[in-house]
Order: sequence, then structure tokens, then C-alpha cells
Amino acid sequence: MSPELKAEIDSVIANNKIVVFIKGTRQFPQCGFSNTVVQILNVMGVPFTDINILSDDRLRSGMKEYSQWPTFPQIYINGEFYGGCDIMIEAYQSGELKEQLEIALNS
Ligand SMILES: N[C@@H](CCC(=O)N[C@@H](CS)C(=O)NCC(=O)O)C(=O)O
Repeated sequence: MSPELKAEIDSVIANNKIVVFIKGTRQFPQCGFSNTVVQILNVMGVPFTDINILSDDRLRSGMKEYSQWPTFPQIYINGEFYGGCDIMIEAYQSGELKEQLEIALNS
């Protein structure tokens, strides 16, 4: 990955408390897994930034390397990689996600 791309990703993650790298947009997710995480965050009512990795092949391959995670969606909370769709569903159901989001948004 180029240093420029890494700097761009560092910046978006550092400047937004909740960032989802998804296929499509929050209005029009183009994959069921991406749609699920968007719906979870919508239900939680938290502000979040969505990045469409389908709009940029560099970003699509770069994020796999950056997160060391092979698929999308990829969710970052407070600058740290949190997980993908399965992890979000589990954390939502257990209540851990609510806790993490509150910590992030109040920090
Ligand atoms: N089990 C995964 C499901 C996500 C998944 O399998 N995503 C695939 C299909 S949308 C993917 O991103 N593949 C890599 C790619 O398309 O570049 C999760 O928990 O997030």
C-alpha cells in the first residue's frame, strides 16, 4: 500500500469515531453484510461515516492489508478495528456494541 493511501486511511479513522468501510453507501448498500451493519448502526442511532470501497480498487485491496482482514464490511470504533458483520451482530445482541459505542462517543 502506498504511504499516501495509508495516510488517507489513518486520517479518516482518526477524525471519525465510527467508520464503516462497506460495499455501496449507507443509503444503497450493495451487499447484504454491509447492509446489516448499516442497519445495526441506524438502529443504535449513532453518527457514523461510511466509505464505499467499491468506488476505489486501491482502497478495496488496501483496506484488506491495513486491517489484516480479508472481507467487507470493516468497522472502526475510536480508531481501532472492531470487526466485520458477524462480530457486529454478536456484539449488538450481547449489548457489548452499545457499551463500546457509548464509550467512543463520550470520549
Ligand atoms: N463473515 C463476514 C462476511 C463478509 C464477507 O464475506 N464479505 C465478502 C463478500 S461481500 C467480501 O468482502 N469479500 C472480499 C471482496 O469482495 O473484496 C463478516 O463477518 O463480515
